[in-house]
Amino acid sequence: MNIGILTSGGDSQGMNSAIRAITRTAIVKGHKVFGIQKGYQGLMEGLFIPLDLRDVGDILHRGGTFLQSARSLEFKEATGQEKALAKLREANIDHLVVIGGDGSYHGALALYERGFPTYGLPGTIDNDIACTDYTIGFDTTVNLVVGLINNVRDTSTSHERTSIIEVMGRGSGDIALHAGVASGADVIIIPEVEWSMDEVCQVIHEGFNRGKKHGIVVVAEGAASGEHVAEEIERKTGLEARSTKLGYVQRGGSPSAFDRILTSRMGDKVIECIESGISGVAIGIEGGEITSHPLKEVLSKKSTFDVKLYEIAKNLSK
Ligand SMILES: Nc1ncnc2c1ncn2[C@@H]1O[C@H](COP(=O)(O)OP(=O)(O)O)[C@@H](O)[C@H]1O
Ligand SMILES: O=P(O)(O)OC[C@H]1O[C@](O)(COP(=O)(O)O)[C@@H](O)[C@@H]1O
Repeated sequence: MNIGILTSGGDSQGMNSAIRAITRTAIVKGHKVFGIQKGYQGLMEGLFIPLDLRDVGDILHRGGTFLQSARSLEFKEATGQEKALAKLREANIDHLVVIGGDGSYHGALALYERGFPTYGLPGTIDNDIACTDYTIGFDTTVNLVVGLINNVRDTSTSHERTSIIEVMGRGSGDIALHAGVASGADVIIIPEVEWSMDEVCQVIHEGFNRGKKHGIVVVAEGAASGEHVAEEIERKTGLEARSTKLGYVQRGGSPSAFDRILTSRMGDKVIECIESGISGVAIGIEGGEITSHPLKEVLSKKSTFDVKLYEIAKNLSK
């Protein structure tokens, strides 16, 4: 079979590892592989390169995606999708694996509904895709964020300040929640849970009163701006507060061992699906098992939020 691979949407650490896993597993099993550059934009333009075993060497440990990514408005339209299908047929590609977030999954579903066999791998740092406990890059990002919060904590303690760290995640609070728990944050502000500035200030104030030498607040970008939270803490408590927006430093860098192993397993699974004629599916990891579910089902569900972990975070911040 001739298998195309593309990476789309926001890149995430582990995408290269996923491309390597799919390519090598496919070739070992007798298939041909084509890398599609620049996501759906490149698909519409026919930016295809044949991939051999050595072409995916030396990328396992690199962040980003060597196929590059893009966000394309044109592909959202029927004309863009027809253009893409014509390019796939012209190149004799008969299966397409898309590594990306929910937007990319919508694109894969659109092609599938037009009769082309597509498959999704959950490539996003946000961990906001249903039917998978973890998305590709999430673990690496959480580890990176924890390291950066450790650094902020040092200087925060020296000055007896409150530090507000704003992290990515779009509408999801998972990066903030997991990094917040792992770095011992006093407050975690996420879109999934109602919060108030008064409550945040009270927790910070009580912390200093109990003898804490710093305050750490982790804010998900989808819940509030870190800058605004810092201003409000200073205004309402009179305590010094500083905000740090981590931005893109949290989306790059070498993938963690977890993300490398996850993508190696997902690459194996997607080839298994292709060989067994199961298409229109997204690969996930649930309870440690690598699974597949129809793209339509995955897109119709919300990813689950770990309420228990949020409660644990609250208890441990005392
Ligand atoms: N509803 C849709 N139908 C078809 N293609 C879509 C749809 N939504 C997004 N896409 C395509 O997927 C690309 C990536 O989606 P985006 O939401 O930007 O990132 P992510 O996949 O990380 O969520 C978009 O630029 C667009 O080309
Ligand atoms: O790279 P851009 O276009 O600035 O997008 C930033 C967004 O991309 C992400 O890093 C990943 O989001 P997606 O997976 O939905 O693309 C978000 O956390 C962030 O809000």
